[in-house]
Amino acid sequence: MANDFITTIDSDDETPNYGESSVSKGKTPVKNDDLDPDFEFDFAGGRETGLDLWGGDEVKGLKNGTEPINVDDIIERRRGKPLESYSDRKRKRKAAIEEEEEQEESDDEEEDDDMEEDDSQVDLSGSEEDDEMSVDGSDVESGSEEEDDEDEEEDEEEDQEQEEDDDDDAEGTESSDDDEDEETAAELARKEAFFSKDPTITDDPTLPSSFAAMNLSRPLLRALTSLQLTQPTPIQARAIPLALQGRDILGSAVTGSGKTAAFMIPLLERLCYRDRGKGGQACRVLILCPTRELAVQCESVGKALTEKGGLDIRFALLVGGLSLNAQAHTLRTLPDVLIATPGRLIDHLTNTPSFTLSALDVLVIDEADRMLEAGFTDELEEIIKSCPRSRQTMLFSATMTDSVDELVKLSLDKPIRVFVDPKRNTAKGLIQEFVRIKSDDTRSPSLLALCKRTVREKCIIFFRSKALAHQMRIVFGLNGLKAAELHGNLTQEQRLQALNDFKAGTVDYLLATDLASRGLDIKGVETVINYDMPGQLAQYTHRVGRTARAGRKGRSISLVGESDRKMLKLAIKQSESEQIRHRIIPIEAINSMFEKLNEIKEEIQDVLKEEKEEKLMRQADMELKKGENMVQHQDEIYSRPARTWFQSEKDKQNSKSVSKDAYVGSFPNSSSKQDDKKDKKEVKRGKYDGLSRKAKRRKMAIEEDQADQQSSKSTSIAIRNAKKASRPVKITESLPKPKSTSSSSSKKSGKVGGGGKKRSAFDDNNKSSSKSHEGMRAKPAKVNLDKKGKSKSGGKGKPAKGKGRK
Ligand SMILES: Nc1ncnc2c1ncn2[C@@H]1O[C@H](COP(=O)(O)OP(=O)(O)OP(=O)(O)O)[C@@H](O)[C@H]1O
Repeated sequence: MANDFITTIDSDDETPNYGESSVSKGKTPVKNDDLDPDFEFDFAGGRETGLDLWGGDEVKGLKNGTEPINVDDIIERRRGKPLESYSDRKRKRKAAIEEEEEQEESDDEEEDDDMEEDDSQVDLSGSEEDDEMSVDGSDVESGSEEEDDEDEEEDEEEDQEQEEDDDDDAEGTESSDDDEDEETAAELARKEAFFSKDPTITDDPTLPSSFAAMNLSRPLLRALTSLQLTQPTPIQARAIPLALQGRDILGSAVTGSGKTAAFMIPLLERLCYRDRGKGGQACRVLILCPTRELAVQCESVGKALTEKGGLDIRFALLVGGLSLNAQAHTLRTLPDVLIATPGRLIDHLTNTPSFTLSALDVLVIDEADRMLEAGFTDELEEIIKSCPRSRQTMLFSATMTDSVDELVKLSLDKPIRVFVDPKRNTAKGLIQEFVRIKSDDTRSPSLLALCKRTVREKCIIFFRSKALAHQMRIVFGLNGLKAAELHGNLTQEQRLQALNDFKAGTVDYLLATDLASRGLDIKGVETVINYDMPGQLAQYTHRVGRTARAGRKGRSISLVGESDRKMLKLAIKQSESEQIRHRIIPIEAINSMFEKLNEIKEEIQDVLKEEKEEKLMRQADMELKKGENMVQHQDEIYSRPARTWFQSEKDKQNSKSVSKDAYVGSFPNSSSKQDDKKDKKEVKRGKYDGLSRKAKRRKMAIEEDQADQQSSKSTSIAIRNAKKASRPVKITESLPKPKSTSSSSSKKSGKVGGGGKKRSAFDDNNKSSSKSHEGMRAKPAKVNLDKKGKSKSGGKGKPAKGKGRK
């Protein structure tokens, strides 16, 4: 079977390590910058911004000296020729045609002058033409494919009419699910009571038609004009005036409708009037994003506006994968705006001396529903507790589910619900095509056939698992299609590089997991392909929302198997009928790809093997280098205090699965696969189950001590190994095997002398600071979500009173 080479997708989930800094209490995280003081992912000052949000600058600053392994290199080595992107091929073809035309012109000129010479010219031009054909044989092929493509499109239109039955079938079931999505009258009444009335709707129906009408300051207006943002989008027209009044907002509008600027503009405006006197400098704004990429993008939007307006506002990016030390250093300078992922922010709140959120004026949580899905509930609670009660809070997302109810109650004070066109979930310019997949074996051949014949460039393809995305990249490479991958198994450098390559058109396809489904704004994405349908409708909405942004047109193509039928119905149900198409891939094209895949089956395995070997070799080098660093910089490493975390690793895992279950449960449409998984999870017994609280605490303390001892042992072993490694090796002696020193040894690096248990130098600080901020914090209304996303804590479903920022 052609699909044999694809690893069975056991772990469907992309579970990116959002809490990158998830460090168990008393342990030091394993990070390169802890071991190598020279290792820096330092953006500071090196990044320019503008409208080009994913410009090369993002990546330039990210070199850590080691080139990541690139499977394209392996494929190129094996094939003996480089992979070219579609746009490169197009460029070449155009250049060749131009050259040919020029040649013809010069031939014509010379024709009149010398008839004898002319004969030789004809020969010459003939041979040149042949050369072009032979050098770029693939171009000629793709040219004909392009024609195929057009024919195919026509065929498909005909096919579409014939196959209307299928669509009808799906639509026929629409009404059956109606009730699931309807809010009950009681729920509506409850929400009504909780939210303040939106004055932009009731009191003054005329919304500002321009930014100038919003009374924004001149520099900001200048910035907007120079970024060609002349007219506010609906969400901006409604949210900005309210945000400028300091109101708490729960904002939702379709993907690509400018929500980032909707919160960024008012907060920059607010910062224009901040106190700049002595002692006035402070971190005043915090924007929380679920992924690092989104945080980088958000920072770029803020910086672009700031720079174009000549505003004196400083930003700090606090995300995992970048240097903790550089971020701590920036925090000491009290930047005005912090853009962070929750994990890294908590790490700094816990471990960076004197860093607090006590002067915060505005808190923004972008993709609020995703935050709960990613298991950040406890982190969010902790962060909200650290913010002053007097702050303004804004939550934004294209998909607001009931799962955000608790977060709303916890963080918003007399909020206004600004939902633009809540009935519409996908952009107007989006055409959604669905391809029926009869058996899973034909999924990969269908995808390849689509990409070879129809979708040649500017396409994001979503997969459920990282392994699948990676393997498909190899398949693409071996088929001459240039692709980059984006998922949580890559280093931050690789992730940004992939985005950059895709944006620059160096690669035609971005093979991604749901890590890339939220918020990313990449201009020019023409097509989004769903290799498989995601588990939740919200995920689908965000995935397809990577195209047809800001009023542009775009297309999504989803491969729908039997198991995806339910999601198909929901997707159709939430869209207008004119947006829906049924696409058919000719069976011959699928069969031909099926055979091709069978032919390269072994080669795929070889590439994977080669990649694995290369990885192992690099790892060995890295271990050696780390060990050497341990020896060389041991004084400095040991003098650093251990980093701490507000939860144990176990607690963190628990809360992650609770929030995930709650999130999944909040969708009536969660796929059965997810339900099965959830059920399986619930059956598992935790190691502390059945213990009394006292016994549990004792057991945890013993485990912590054991881990510390183990860690200390590993440190000594690491040093010993590194010393050994640095000795000259006898020719007959094999190199000492690098043992797994890094993970365990570096965890211990904060403990002096590896002796008894040492508390972090900041433990006391944290305690005292947490006390001193008590008065400013929201009361920790414990978020304890059950499977349906309802709170188990008291006051269930009660309006804001007593639960908000009191
Ligand atoms: N007023 C405006 N006029 C024209 N273009 C705009 C305007 N505001 C924002 N945009 C553009 O719209 C695009 C999408 O914006 P943004 O990323 O903020 O969307 P979003 O609503 O946050 O999407 P998502 O839900 O996917 O996160 C950006 O490229 C941005 O430059």
